[in-house]
This record gives sequence, C-alpha cells and structure tokens, in this order.
Amino acid sequence: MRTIVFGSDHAGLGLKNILMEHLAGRFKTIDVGTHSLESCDYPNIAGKLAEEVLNLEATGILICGSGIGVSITANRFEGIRAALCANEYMARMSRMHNDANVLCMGERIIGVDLAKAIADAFLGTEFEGGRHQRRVDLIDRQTPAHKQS
Ligand SMILES: O=C(CO)[C@H](O)[C@H](O)[C@H](O)COP(=O)(O)O
Repeated sequence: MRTIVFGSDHAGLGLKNILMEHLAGRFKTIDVGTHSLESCDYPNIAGKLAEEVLNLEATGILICGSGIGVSITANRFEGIRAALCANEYMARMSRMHNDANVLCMGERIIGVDLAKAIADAFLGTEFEGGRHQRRVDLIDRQTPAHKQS
C-alpha cells in the first residue's frame, strides 16, 4: 500500500486531520505532527516530513495557514519537489509536469471539500515523463551563480 506522510503546524492541524481520515483505507498514513493547536514553528514540521518522504520514498502532504511556509521549507531538501496547490488543475499539473512528491495547502485559504478534491487529484495523477523528466533533472542540477567557483 502506498505511504502518505502528513505534517502540519497549528494552523493546518484541523485540515490535516480531515484529510488523513479522508485518505485512510486507501493509503498507509504517517503523521509527523503537530498534534495540538498550541502554536509551533512550521519549518520544524516541514523538515521532518521532507526527511521522512526521502527515507521512505513516499508522498507527502503538508498543511499550514497559507501553505507557503511549509512549501518554502520542504523545497530546501534535495529530492523534494513540493507544490503549493489551490485548485485541482495545479495539483494535476504538479504531478504530470513536475513529478511533485509533496503537496502543500493552506487551511486558511481553501475549504475542506476543495482540499479533499485537490488531494485526490494529486494522488491520482501520474508523472508524464518525456520532456518533463529532462526539466525535472535540470532542477536538481541548478547551482546559483554565487555558489559557482
Ligand atoms: O508560513 C505561513 C505563512 O506563510 C503559515 O501560514 C503559518 O501557518 C502561519 O504563519 C502561522 O501564523 P500564526 O499567526 O502563528 O498562527
């Protein structure tokens, strides 16, 4: 059974719990936190999720208030392609063209039914490969000019 790793800060906890329930049965689910509404720092959760996704070769779903903080953090990890999605089209494209392995959403941005539809679209769409594989490979080969010797 495919493994989905979930993570959220306090601002995404409610939606994370709803999505875990929505996907339970269809997927093996792992929750890296947070587990309470007490204020916490999203980089710690996003970092933990990124490590787990890479170790398990799994798919991740990250939720914070806007989805922005967790996506910025997760994308610092080589091998993570985190996509912040606010509609089903973005979710499908992030899989078909970008082979995204982490879906990010904002609980303060989208409603529950839309979030479920986005998660279903993301998890149900395959990477197209071909020219998109070349571009995904190029992502990993990027070196900022200030780091080139
Ligand atoms: O990173 C974010 C904003 O880009 C997330 O939405 C966080 O969840 C948000 O910043 C948390 O805000 P709070 O006022 O501490 O609840």
